[in-house]
Amino acid sequence: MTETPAHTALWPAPHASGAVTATVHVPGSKSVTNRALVLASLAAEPGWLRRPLRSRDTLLMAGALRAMGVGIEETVSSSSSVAGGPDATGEAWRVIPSGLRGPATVDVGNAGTVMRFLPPVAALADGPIHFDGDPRSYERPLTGVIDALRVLGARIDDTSLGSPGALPLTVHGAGALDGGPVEIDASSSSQFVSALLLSGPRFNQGVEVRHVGGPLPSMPHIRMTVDMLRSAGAQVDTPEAGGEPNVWRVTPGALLGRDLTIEPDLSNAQPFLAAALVTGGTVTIPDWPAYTTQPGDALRQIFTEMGGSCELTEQGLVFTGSGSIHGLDVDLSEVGELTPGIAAVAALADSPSTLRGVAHLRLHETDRLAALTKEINELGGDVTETADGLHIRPRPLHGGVFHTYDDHRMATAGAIIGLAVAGVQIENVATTAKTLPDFPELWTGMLGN
Ligand SMILES: O=C(O)C1=C[C@@H](OP(=O)(O)O)[C@@H](O)[C@H](O)C1
Ligand SMILES: C=C(OP(=O)(O)O)C(=O)O
Repeated sequence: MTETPAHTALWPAPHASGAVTATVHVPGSKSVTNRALVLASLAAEPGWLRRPLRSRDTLLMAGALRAMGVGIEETVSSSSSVAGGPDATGEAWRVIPSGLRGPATVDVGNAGTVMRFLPPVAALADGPIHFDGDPRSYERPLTGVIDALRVLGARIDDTSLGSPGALPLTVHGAGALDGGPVEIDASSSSQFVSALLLSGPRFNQGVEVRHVGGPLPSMPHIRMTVDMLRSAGAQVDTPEAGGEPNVWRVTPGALLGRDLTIEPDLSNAQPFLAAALVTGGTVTIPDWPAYTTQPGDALRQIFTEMGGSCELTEQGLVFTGSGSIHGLDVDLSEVGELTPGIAAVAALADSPSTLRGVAHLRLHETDRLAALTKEINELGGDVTETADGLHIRPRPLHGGVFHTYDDHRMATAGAIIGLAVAGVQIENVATTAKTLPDFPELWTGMLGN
Protein backbone atom coordinates (compact mmCIF):
# COMPACT_ATOMS: atom_id res chain seq x y z
CA MET A 1 0.00 0.00 0.00
CA THR A 2 1.37 3.43 -0.86
CA GLU A 3 1.25 6.09 1.83
CA THR A 4 -0.41 9.43 1.15
CA PRO A 5 2.32 12.11 1.09
CA ALA A 6 2.02 14.47 4.07
CA HIS A 7 1.32 17.50 1.89
CA THR A 8 -1.81 15.96 0.37
CA ALA A 9 -3.05 14.15 3.49
CA LEU A 10 -6.36 15.47 4.82
CA TRP A 11 -6.90 15.96 8.54
CA PRO A 12 -10.55 16.13 9.64
CA ALA A 13 -10.57 19.28 11.78
CA PRO A 14 -12.42 18.47 15.01
CA HIS A 15 -15.81 20.15 15.35
CA ALA A 16 -16.55 21.41 18.87
CA SER A 17 -19.71 20.00 20.31
CA GLY A 18 -19.91 22.67 23.02
CA ALA A 19 -17.95 25.19 25.01
CA VAL A 20 -14.29 24.22 25.31
CA THR A 21 -12.77 24.21 28.80
CA ALA A 22 -9.07 23.38 28.86
CA THR A 23 -5.61 24.23 30.05
CA VAL A 24 -3.07 24.14 27.22
CA HIS A 25 0.70 24.16 27.80
CA VAL A 26 2.05 25.94 24.74
CA PRO A 27 5.68 25.14 23.75
CA GLY A 28 8.42 27.78 23.65
CA SER A 29 8.56 30.81 21.40
CA LYS A 30 10.13 30.38 17.98
CA SER A 31 11.29 33.98 17.86
CA VAL A 32 12.85 33.90 21.33
CA THR A 33 14.45 30.47 20.84
CA ASN A 34 16.10 31.42 17.55
CA ARG A 35 17.38 34.75 18.87
CA ALA A 36 18.68 33.02 21.99
CA LEU A 37 20.51 30.44 19.87
CA VAL A 38 22.22 33.15 17.82
CA LEU A 39 23.18 35.28 20.82
CA ALA A 40 24.44 32.26 22.79
CA SER A 41 26.53 31.17 19.80
CA LEU A 42 28.13 34.62 19.54
CA ALA A 43 28.78 34.87 23.29
CA ALA A 44 32.16 34.77 24.99
CA GLU A 45 31.14 31.91 27.31
CA PRO A 46 28.72 28.95 27.36
CA GLY A 47 25.05 29.45 28.13
CA TRP A 48 21.76 27.58 28.69
CA LEU A 49 18.42 27.71 26.91
CA ARG A 50 15.70 26.11 29.00
CA ARG A 51 12.37 24.95 27.57
CA PRO A 52 13.51 25.78 24.03
CA LEU A 53 11.08 25.22 21.19
CA ARG A 54 11.91 22.03 19.29
CA SER A 55 10.36 22.58 15.87
CA ARG A 56 11.50 22.66 12.27
CA ASP A 57 12.56 26.33 12.41
CA THR A 58 14.55 26.01 15.64
CA LEU A 59 16.16 22.71 14.71
CA LEU A 60 17.26 24.28 11.42
CA MET A 61 18.78 27.17 13.39
CA ALA A 62 20.57 24.82 15.79
CA GLY A 63 21.76 22.63 12.90
CA ALA A 64 23.16 25.63 11.03
CA LEU A 65 25.06 26.94 14.05
CA ARG A 66 26.44 23.46 14.73
CA ALA A 67 27.60 23.28 11.10
CA MET A 68 29.58 26.49 11.76
CA GLY A 69 31.27 24.91 14.78
CA VAL A 70 29.03 25.85 17.74
CA GLY A 71 28.43 23.13 20.33
CA ILE A 72 24.73 22.65 21.11
CA GLU A 73 24.02 19.80 23.51
CA GLU A 74 20.46 18.75 24.18
CA THR A 75 19.72 17.57 27.70
CA VAL A 76 16.54 16.38 29.34
CA SER A 77 16.50 16.31 33.08
CA SER A 78 13.92 15.67 35.74
CA SER A 79 16.00 16.82 38.66
CA SER A 80 18.44 19.51 39.69
CA SER A 81 21.38 17.16 39.17
CA VAL A 82 22.25 18.72 35.81
CA ALA A 83 24.85 21.46 36.12
CA GLY A 84 23.17 24.81 35.91
CA GLY A 85 21.26 25.11 39.14
CA PRO A 86 18.00 24.21 40.74
CA ASP A 87 15.84 25.25 37.77
CA ALA A 88 17.49 22.69 35.54
CA THR A 89 14.40 20.60 34.98
CA GLY A 90 12.86 19.64 31.65
CA GLU A 91 14.52 20.10 28.31
CA ALA A 92 17.54 22.38 28.05
CA TRP A 93 20.13 23.18 25.42
CA ARG A 94 23.71 23.91 26.46
CA VAL A 95 25.31 26.24 23.92
CA ILE A 96 29.10 26.25 23.74
CA PRO A 97 30.40 28.98 21.44
CA SER A 98 33.56 28.42 19.45
CA GLY A 99 35.45 30.05 16.61
CA LEU A 100 32.91 30.09 13.79
CA ARG A 101 34.20 28.29 10.72
CA GLY A 102 33.46 27.23 7.17
CA PRO A 103 33.11 25.55 4.83
CA ALA A 104 29.58 24.75 5.91
CA THR A 105 26.15 24.43 4.36
CA VAL A 106 23.06 25.90 5.96
CA ASP A 107 19.53 24.69 5.18
CA VAL A 108 17.18 27.56 6.02
CA GLY A 109 14.03 25.57 5.18
CA ASN A 110 11.41 28.33 4.97
CA ALA A 111 12.44 29.96 8.25
CA GLY A 112 12.65 33.74 7.97
CA THR A 113 14.68 33.88 11.17
CA VAL A 114 17.28 31.44 9.83
CA MET A 115 17.60 32.97 6.37
CA ARG A 116 17.87 36.54 7.77
CA PHE A 117 19.68 36.13 11.11
CA LEU A 118 22.48 33.82 9.92
CA PRO A 119 24.17 35.57 6.96
CA PRO A 120 25.63 38.19 9.39
CA VAL A 121 26.86 35.35 11.63
CA ALA A 122 28.37 33.64 8.58
CA ALA A 123 30.26 36.84 7.74
CA LEU A 124 32.11 36.36 11.05
CA ALA A 125 33.06 32.76 10.25
CA ASP A 126 36.36 31.70 8.84
CA GLY A 127 35.46 30.20 5.46
CA PRO A 128 32.55 29.99 3.03
CA ILE A 129 29.03 29.33 4.32
CA HIS A 130 26.56 28.21 1.67
CA PHE A 131 22.85 28.95 2.23
CA ASP A 132 19.98 27.09 0.57
CA GLY A 133 16.40 26.27 1.50
CA ASP A 134 12.87 25.38 0.40
CA PRO A 135 11.75 26.72 -3.00
CA ARG A 136 9.66 29.38 -1.19
CA SER A 137 12.79 30.67 0.57
CA TYR A 138 14.10 31.82 -2.86
CA GLU A 139 11.10 34.15 -3.15
CA ARG A 140 11.25 35.70 0.32
CA PRO A 141 12.96 39.10 0.60
CA LEU A 142 16.61 38.99 1.63
CA THR A 143 18.20 41.79 -0.32
CA GLY A 144 18.18 44.17 2.66
CA VAL A 145 20.48 41.84 4.59
CA ILE A 146 22.76 41.02 1.65
CA ASP A 147 23.24 44.64 0.53
CA ALA A 148 23.82 45.80 4.10
CA LEU A 149 26.42 43.12 4.77
CA ARG A 150 28.31 44.15 1.64
CA VAL A 151 28.37 47.76 2.84
CA LEU A 152 29.65 46.52 6.20
CA GLY A 153 32.51 44.65 4.54
CA ALA A 154 31.28 41.14 3.68
CA ARG A 155 31.85 39.22 0.46
CA ILE A 156 28.72 37.43 -0.74
CA ASP A 157 28.14 35.46 -3.93
CA ASP A 158 24.43 35.57 -4.73
CA THR A 159 24.63 35.33 -8.51
CA SER A 160 26.32 32.05 -9.43
CA LEU A 161 23.45 29.86 -8.15
CA GLY A 162 20.34 32.02 -7.98
CA SER A 163 18.95 35.49 -8.60
CA PRO A 164 20.77 38.49 -7.13
CA GLY A 165 19.51 39.44 -3.68
CA ALA A 166 18.01 36.03 -2.95
CA LEU A 167 18.83 32.48 -1.94
CA PRO A 168 20.73 30.31 -2.69
CA LEU A 169 23.95 32.19 -1.92
CA THR A 170 27.37 31.88 -0.32
CA VAL A 171 28.76 34.18 2.36
CA HIS A 172 32.57 34.13 2.18
CA GLY A 173 33.29 34.65 5.88
CA ALA A 174 36.63 36.31 6.61
CA GLY A 175 36.68 35.70 10.37
CA ALA A 176 35.68 39.30 11.16
CA LEU A 177 33.57 42.14 9.77
CA ASP A 178 34.25 45.88 9.84
CA GLY A 179 30.67 46.90 10.62
CA GLY A 180 29.72 50.57 10.98
CA PRO A 181 26.79 52.61 9.61
CA VAL A 182 24.37 51.21 7.04
CA GLU A 183 21.02 52.20 5.50
CA ILE A 184 18.43 49.58 4.69
CA ASP A 185 14.82 49.44 3.56
CA ALA A 186 13.26 46.96 5.98
CA SER A 187 9.63 47.67 5.03
CA SER A 188 9.31 44.12 3.67
CA SER A 189 10.59 42.46 6.87
CA SER A 190 11.59 43.63 10.33
CA GLN A 191 13.92 40.63 10.39
CA PHE A 192 16.46 42.62 8.30
CA VAL A 193 16.94 45.02 11.22
CA SER A 194 16.97 42.25 13.82
CA ALA A 195 19.54 40.29 11.80
CA LEU A 196 22.06 43.13 11.69
CA LEU A 197 21.56 44.09 15.33
CA LEU A 198 21.94 40.53 16.67
CA SER A 199 25.46 40.09 15.27
CA GLY A 200 26.33 43.78 15.70
CA PRO A 201 28.25 43.45 19.00
CA ARG A 202 30.71 41.17 17.20
CA PHE A 203 31.42 43.57 14.31
CA ASN A 204 34.68 45.53 14.74
CA GLN A 205 32.87 48.88 14.82
CA GLY A 206 29.51 47.55 15.98
CA VAL A 207 26.64 48.62 13.73
CA GLU A 208 24.35 51.57 13.11
CA VAL A 209 21.24 50.53 11.21
CA ARG A 210 19.12 53.27 9.64
CA HIS A 211 15.79 52.20 8.17
CA VAL A 212 14.80 54.21 5.10
CA GLY A 213 11.61 53.44 3.22
CA GLY A 214 7.98 52.64 3.97
CA PRO A 215 6.62 51.77 7.40
CA LEU A 216 8.55 49.12 9.31
CA PRO A 217 6.39 46.11 10.23
CA SER A 218 6.55 43.94 13.37
CA MET A 219 8.07 46.49 15.77
CA PRO A 220 7.59 44.19 18.80
CA HIS A 221 9.98 41.74 17.16
CA ILE A 222 12.63 44.48 16.90
CA ARG A 223 12.02 45.31 20.57
CA MET A 224 12.51 41.62 21.35
CA THR A 225 15.88 41.75 19.57
CA VAL A 226 16.94 44.86 21.50
CA ASP A 227 15.75 43.46 24.86
CA MET A 228 17.57 40.17 24.34
CA LEU A 229 20.76 41.90 23.21
CA ARG A 230 20.71 44.11 26.32
CA SER A 231 20.10 41.09 28.56
CA ALA A 232 23.19 39.53 27.02
CA GLY A 233 25.21 42.61 27.96
CA ALA A 234 25.15 44.55 24.70
CA GLN A 235 24.80 48.31 24.57
CA VAL A 236 22.00 49.28 22.18
CA ASP A 237 20.68 52.76 21.41
CA THR A 238 17.13 52.82 20.06
CA PRO A 239 14.65 55.34 18.64
CA GLU A 240 12.40 54.74 21.68
CA ALA A 241 15.12 55.78 24.11
CA GLY A 242 15.16 59.33 22.75
CA GLY A 243 17.37 58.43 19.80
CA GLU A 244 16.83 59.31 16.14
CA PRO A 245 13.69 57.82 14.57
CA ASN A 246 14.39 54.55 12.70
CA VAL A 247 18.02 54.34 13.84
CA TRP A 248 19.51 51.60 16.05
CA ARG A 249 23.13 51.52 17.25
CA VAL A 250 24.94 48.53 18.75
CA THR A 251 28.32 49.07 20.40
CA PRO A 252 31.02 46.42 19.85
CA GLY A 253 31.62 44.22 22.87
CA ALA A 254 31.56 40.72 24.31
CA LEU A 255 28.21 38.98 24.85
CA LEU A 256 27.50 37.10 28.08
CA GLY A 257 26.48 33.46 28.23
CA ARG A 258 22.99 33.45 29.75
CA ASP A 259 20.76 31.00 31.54
CA LEU A 260 17.49 31.74 29.82
CA THR A 261 14.09 30.11 30.17
CA ILE A 262 12.14 30.52 26.95
CA GLU A 263 8.59 31.92 27.23
CA PRO A 264 5.68 30.01 25.66
CA ASP A 265 4.99 31.03 22.07
CA LEU A 266 2.12 33.48 22.42
CA SER A 267 1.42 33.52 18.68
CA ASN A 268 1.04 29.76 18.86
CA ALA A 269 -1.32 30.24 21.82
CA GLN A 270 -3.61 32.02 19.36
CA PRO A 271 -5.60 29.03 18.05
CA PHE A 272 -6.26 27.83 21.59
CA LEU A 273 -7.46 31.26 22.75
CA ALA A 274 -9.55 31.41 19.58
CA ALA A 275 -11.15 28.11 20.59
CA ALA A 276 -12.45 29.75 23.78
CA LEU A 277 -13.70 32.73 21.78
CA VAL A 278 -15.38 30.67 19.08
CA THR A 279 -17.06 28.13 21.39
CA GLY A 280 -17.88 30.46 24.31
CA GLY A 281 -15.54 28.42 26.51
CA THR A 282 -12.53 29.04 28.73
CA VAL A 283 -8.92 28.26 27.89
CA THR A 284 -6.00 28.77 30.27
CA ILE A 285 -2.44 29.19 29.00
CA PRO A 286 0.05 28.60 31.86
CA ASP A 287 3.26 30.65 32.09
CA TRP A 288 1.87 33.62 30.14
CA PRO A 289 4.54 36.26 30.87
CA ALA A 290 3.53 39.41 32.75
CA TYR A 291 6.02 41.37 30.63
CA THR A 292 6.94 40.31 27.13
CA THR A 293 7.95 41.70 23.74
CA GLN A 294 6.10 38.90 21.94
CA PRO A 295 3.46 40.23 19.53
CA GLY A 296 1.06 37.49 20.66
CA ASP A 297 0.50 39.43 23.87
CA ALA A 298 -1.68 41.76 21.77
CA LEU A 299 -4.23 38.94 21.56
CA ARG A 300 -5.41 39.85 25.05
CA GLN A 301 -6.71 43.12 23.61
CA ILE A 302 -7.67 41.98 20.10
CA PHE A 303 -9.64 38.92 21.17
CA THR A 304 -11.29 40.95 23.97
CA GLU A 305 -12.44 43.43 21.34
CA MET A 306 -13.78 40.46 19.36
CA GLY A 307 -16.00 39.36 22.26
CA GLY A 308 -13.91 37.58 24.90
CA SER A 309 -12.46 38.58 28.23
CA CYS A 310 -9.24 37.62 29.93
CA GLU A 311 -7.40 37.71 33.18
CA LEU A 312 -3.78 37.11 34.03
CA THR A 313 -3.83 34.86 37.11
CA GLU A 314 -1.36 32.66 38.96
CA GLN A 315 -2.52 29.80 36.74
CA GLY A 316 -1.68 31.76 33.60
CA LEU A 317 -3.80 33.66 31.11
CA VAL A 318 -7.44 32.67 31.52
CA PHE A 319 -9.38 33.58 28.41
CA THR A 320 -13.17 33.25 28.24
CA GLY A 321 -15.47 33.59 25.25
CA SER A 322 -18.89 35.20 25.66
CA GLY A 323 -20.64 33.18 22.99
CA SER A 324 -20.65 36.18 20.63
CA ILE A 325 -17.86 37.06 18.21
CA HIS A 326 -17.59 40.59 16.86
CA GLY A 327 -15.81 41.87 13.79
CA LEU A 328 -13.22 44.62 14.09
CA ASP A 329 -11.30 47.19 12.10
CA VAL A 330 -7.65 46.88 13.07
CA ASP A 331 -4.14 47.73 11.93
CA LEU A 332 -2.10 44.55 12.32
CA SER A 333 1.23 45.92 11.04
CA GLU A 334 2.88 45.40 14.44
CA VAL A 335 1.55 41.86 14.81
CA GLY A 336 1.34 40.57 11.25
CA GLU A 337 1.89 36.94 12.17
CA LEU A 338 -1.45 36.98 14.05
CA THR A 339 -3.41 37.78 10.87
CA PRO A 340 -4.38 34.25 9.76
CA GLY A 341 -5.88 33.38 13.16
CA ILE A 342 -7.69 36.71 13.43
CA ALA A 343 -9.06 36.30 9.90
CA ALA A 344 -10.39 32.84 10.82
CA VAL A 345 -12.23 34.20 13.87
CA ALA A 346 -13.45 37.22 11.88
CA ALA A 347 -15.01 34.87 9.31
CA LEU A 348 -17.20 33.48 12.13
CA ALA A 349 -18.15 36.87 13.63
CA ASP A 350 -21.50 38.69 13.78
CA SER A 351 -20.21 41.74 11.87
CA PRO A 352 -17.64 42.53 9.15
CA SER A 353 -13.94 43.10 9.75
CA THR A 354 -11.17 45.07 8.08
CA LEU A 355 -7.60 43.91 8.72
CA ARG A 356 -5.05 46.54 7.63
CA GLY A 357 -1.30 47.22 7.52
CA VAL A 358 -0.17 43.76 6.44
CA ALA A 359 0.78 44.01 2.76
CA HIS A 360 4.11 42.35 3.61
CA LEU A 361 2.25 39.10 4.41
CA ARG A 362 2.24 38.43 0.67
CA LEU A 363 5.90 37.43 1.14
CA HIS A 364 5.53 35.29 4.26
CA GLU A 365 5.46 31.46 4.20
CA THR A 366 2.93 31.88 1.39
CA ASP A 367 0.96 34.87 0.09
CA ARG A 368 -1.21 34.85 3.20
CA LEU A 369 -3.68 37.45 1.96
CA ALA A 370 -4.41 35.47 -1.21
CA ALA A 371 -4.43 32.13 0.62
CA LEU A 372 -6.84 33.26 3.34
CA THR A 373 -9.16 34.86 0.78
CA LYS A 374 -9.26 31.76 -1.40
CA GLU A 375 -9.63 29.18 1.36
CA ILE A 376 -12.29 31.02 3.39
CA ASN A 377 -14.26 31.78 0.21
CA GLU A 378 -14.07 28.11 -0.87
CA LEU A 379 -15.93 27.30 2.35
CA GLY A 380 -18.66 29.79 1.40
CA GLY A 381 -17.11 32.94 2.91
CA ASP A 382 -16.94 36.45 1.55
CA VAL A 383 -13.40 37.81 1.84
CA THR A 384 -11.73 40.33 -0.45
CA GLU A 385 -8.11 41.41 -0.58
CA THR A 386 -7.27 45.07 -0.23
CA ALA A 387 -3.94 46.73 -1.01
CA ASP A 388 -2.73 46.06 2.54
CA GLY A 389 -5.08 43.54 4.09
CA LEU A 390 -8.47 41.89 4.02
CA HIS A 391 -12.18 42.75 4.18
CA ILE A 392 -14.08 39.90 5.80
CA ARG A 393 -17.89 39.77 5.65
CA PRO A 394 -19.06 36.76 7.67
CA ARG A 395 -21.44 34.34 5.99
CA PRO A 396 -22.61 30.86 6.93
CA LEU A 397 -19.73 28.52 6.04
CA HIS A 398 -19.80 24.88 4.97
CA GLY A 399 -17.31 22.02 5.11
CA GLY A 400 -14.61 21.36 2.53
CA VAL A 401 -10.86 21.09 2.08
CA PHE A 402 -8.80 23.94 3.58
CA HIS A 403 -5.46 24.14 1.76
CA THR A 404 -2.43 25.30 3.74
CA TYR A 405 0.30 26.14 1.17
CA ASP A 406 3.04 24.84 3.51
CA ASP A 407 2.04 27.55 5.99
CA HIS A 408 1.73 26.55 9.63
CA ARG A 409 -0.56 29.49 10.40
CA MET A 410 -2.93 28.58 7.53
CA ALA A 411 -3.28 25.12 9.11
CA THR A 412 -4.13 26.51 12.55
CA ALA A 413 -6.50 29.08 10.97
CA GLY A 414 -8.36 26.24 9.26
CA ALA A 415 -8.58 24.34 12.53
CA ILE A 416 -10.23 27.37 14.19
CA ILE A 417 -12.89 27.47 11.48
CA GLY A 418 -13.34 23.71 11.80
CA LEU A 419 -14.41 24.12 15.43
CA ALA A 420 -17.52 25.99 14.30
CA VAL A 421 -18.08 24.48 10.85
CA ALA A 422 -18.62 20.74 10.41
CA GLY A 423 -16.71 18.87 7.72
CA VAL A 424 -13.59 21.05 7.37
CA GLN A 425 -10.55 19.02 6.31
CA ILE A 426 -7.07 20.51 6.67
CA GLU A 427 -4.66 19.56 3.93
CA ASN A 428 -1.13 18.93 5.29
CA VAL A 429 -1.69 19.71 8.96
CA ALA A 430 1.88 18.40 9.37
CA THR A 431 3.09 21.79 8.15
CA THR A 432 2.46 23.04 11.72
CA ALA A 433 5.80 21.35 12.51
CA LYS A 434 7.46 24.61 11.43
CA THR A 435 6.75 26.06 14.86
CA LEU A 436 4.34 23.71 16.68
CA PRO A 437 4.96 20.03 15.87
CA ASP A 438 2.45 18.80 18.46
CA PHE A 439 -0.44 20.90 17.18
CA PRO A 440 -2.84 18.05 16.25
CA GLU A 441 -2.31 16.36 19.63
CA LEU A 442 -2.63 19.61 21.59
CA TRP A 443 -5.79 20.46 19.66
CA THR A 444 -7.55 17.14 20.17
CA GLY A 445 -6.30 17.11 23.78
CA MET A 446 -7.90 20.53 24.32
CA LEU A 447 -11.17 19.15 23.02
CA GLY A 448 -10.97 16.24 25.39
CA ASN A 449 -10.63 13.63 22.64
O1 LIG B 1 11.83 38.38 14.07
C1 LIG B 1 10.99 37.49 14.18
O2 LIG B 1 11.12 36.52 14.96
C2 LIG B 1 9.77 37.58 13.35
C3 LIG B 1 9.44 38.78 12.76
C4 LIG B 1 8.24 38.94 11.90
O3 LIG B 1 8.69 38.95 10.57
P1 LIG B 1 8.28 40.08 9.48
O4 LIG B 1 8.70 41.40 10.00
O5 LIG B 1 9.00 39.64 8.25
O6 LIG B 1 6.79 39.97 9.35
C5 LIG B 1 7.23 37.81 12.10
O7 LIG B 1 6.22 37.88 11.16
C6 LIG B 1 7.92 36.46 12.09
O8 LIG B 1 7.00 35.45 12.28
C7 LIG B 1 8.94 36.37 13.20
C1 LIG C 1 6.20 34.87 9.21
C2 LIG C 1 6.49 33.82 9.99
O1 LIG C 1 7.68 33.16 10.02
P1 LIG C 1 9.15 33.46 9.53
O2 LIG C 1 9.99 33.46 10.77
O3 LIG C 1 9.49 32.33 8.62
O4 LIG C 1 9.15 34.80 8.83
C3 LIG C 1 5.48 33.28 10.95
O5 LIG C 1 5.87 32.43 11.77
O6 LIG C 1 4.31 33.68 10.90
